[in-house]
Amino acid sequence: MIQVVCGLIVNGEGRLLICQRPEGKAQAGLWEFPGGKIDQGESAREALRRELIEELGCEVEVGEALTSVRYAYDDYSICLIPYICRLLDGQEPKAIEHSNIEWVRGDERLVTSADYALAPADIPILEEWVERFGD
Ligand SMILES: Nc1nc2c([nH]c(=O)n2[C@@H]2O[C@H](COP(=O)(O)OP(=O)(O)OP(=O)(O)O)[C@@H](O)[C@H]2O)c(=O)[nH]1
Repeated sequence: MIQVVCGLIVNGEGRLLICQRPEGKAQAGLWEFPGGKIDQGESAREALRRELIEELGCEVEVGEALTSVRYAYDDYSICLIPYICRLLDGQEPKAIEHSNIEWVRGDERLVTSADYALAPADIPILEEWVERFGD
């Protein structure tokens, strides 16, 4: 079971950042919450701060954890651990490792959106977000 962290980064207007996985990676073309695998000896929160600097070039404050999701892809399984994050002042995410990044409304329409097909493991996380914070 691969441990993966992801960040639900919220901007001042309450929008969520979603990122499109690039060609050549697993689940290419699907949208996800930015993050990645936890390295040995790292805490989940440390891993998330590191991944967000690598992928988006920005610093965040890592806040509350949402419910982790276990998901079995064809050839491996992940445990995806989500955290709500806030950008530190002056930080602007850049698509360093993704093919696109977008600020979107975190609502029920996003769950089934044809424009932003989400990685399947992310759907329960978005559902929890919508239930608790959705507008
Ligand atoms: N980062 C991230 N990965 C996710 C999400 N949902 C999801 O199923 N995954 C899966 O988790 C796995 C690990 O993610 P990753 O490829 O971003 O990890 P990484 O940056 O450490 O990758 P690397 O091994 O290429 O360095 C992938 O199979 C990816 O498809 C998500 O919301 N965020």
